[in-house]
Amino acid sequence: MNSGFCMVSSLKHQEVQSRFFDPSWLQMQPHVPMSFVWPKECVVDANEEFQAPMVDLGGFLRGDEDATHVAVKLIRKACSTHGFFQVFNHGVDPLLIAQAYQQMDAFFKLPIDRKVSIRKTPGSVWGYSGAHADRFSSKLPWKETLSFPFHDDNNTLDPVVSTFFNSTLGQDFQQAGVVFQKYCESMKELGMKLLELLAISLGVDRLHYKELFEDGCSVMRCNFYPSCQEPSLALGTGPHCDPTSLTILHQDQVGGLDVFADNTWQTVPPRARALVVNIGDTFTVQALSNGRYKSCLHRAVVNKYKERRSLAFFLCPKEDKVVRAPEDIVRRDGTKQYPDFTWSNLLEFTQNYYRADEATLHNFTKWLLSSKQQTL
Ligand SMILES: C=C1C[C@]23C[C@H]1CC[C@H]2[C@]1(C)CCC[C@@](C)(C(=O)O)[C@H]1[C@@H]3C(=O)O
Ligand SMILES: O=C(O)CCC(=O)C(=O)O
Ligand SMILES: [Fe+2]
Repeated sequence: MNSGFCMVSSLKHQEVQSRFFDPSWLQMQPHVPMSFVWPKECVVDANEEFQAPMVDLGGFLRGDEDATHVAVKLIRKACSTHGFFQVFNHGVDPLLIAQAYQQMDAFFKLPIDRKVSIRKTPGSVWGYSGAHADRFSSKLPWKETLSFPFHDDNNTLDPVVSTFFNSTLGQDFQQAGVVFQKYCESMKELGMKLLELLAISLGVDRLHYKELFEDGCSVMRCNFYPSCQEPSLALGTGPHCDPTSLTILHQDQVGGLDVFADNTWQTVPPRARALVVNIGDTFTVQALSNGRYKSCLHRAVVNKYKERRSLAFFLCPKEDKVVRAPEDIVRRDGTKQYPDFTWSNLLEFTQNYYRADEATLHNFTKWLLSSKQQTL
């Protein structure tokens, strides 16, 4: 990844500006460039607050059965209607969250050529991306992202996230590696507990999803949304359902996450102590639950005066394990909603053939059935 650095530093500043998303330059322009303008129906304002169910995880994490029952009921209801809820008393240290923000701020403040030096390579999810301008030419998101992999490993001396930071950004970001390693470990632990609650809520064995996810490689993404001179034209993240399994998101105090529920855009007010959880598009609970649980259409809007940040942890299953609804759920439902697939099939689809949106799952199913001659 480091090899890109020399190449980019030899680019003229103007070339960098035209080929990459350079917020400091873009923000000085009187208008947002056309490539950042989204269709009107995508940017229509949210006009109410989303009443995301607040799930207290404290009792469940301590093993209290009554509290677990209450949490399960709330989650079942949320996932059957829109697939979105918030958790508190989740066990993630607030100091760790604050440190993660500090470290991401330090990264996004770097000069553009240093960020671009660790940009994503084609087909890969890992690295820096400015507005995804390397992949798309219209409806560009007004954001910069830094994505890196997380999986459990036994290499305690050189764990995966620390290795990512050391090998891409070097000594200056050694501490970022330490902080994000811990952050991802906490997210994974919480994600596995949430999968237990989801399993109970679907009436399958509590540990049903454990095996599929234990060795999975998840995606950690830091989102930085610069302030935008024309926020009614642009979007930070366009309307989409996450193609992954379970997303655990922390948003800063600015606000900007909107959910499409009851046929209207609704805003999710920031709560410093809460984490926002949503079911990923099929993958997997939706697919594994045979379409019973909904993945939720959402987006991130931008702000005229304030920059905004969020930390998204996308829990993913093991790449080559087949994703399919539990037999007993299919039997009970009478039909199978989705063909068998692997996470690497869906990842390949979103990175090479299709930009994740509200119809990813539908189009992925069509693609899979035609390209791989699969049957349901
Ligand atoms: C597998 C992935 C594709 C995206 C990054 C990870 C997890 C979530 C996906 C994404 C964030 C959903 C919104 C649209 C997207 C294009 C984005 O705006 O970043 C998606 C990611 C991507 O393809 O890079
Ligand atoms: O930044 C946010 O609030 C949401 C981002 C998001 O939906 C995503 O990265 O998938
Ligand atoms: Fe999302």
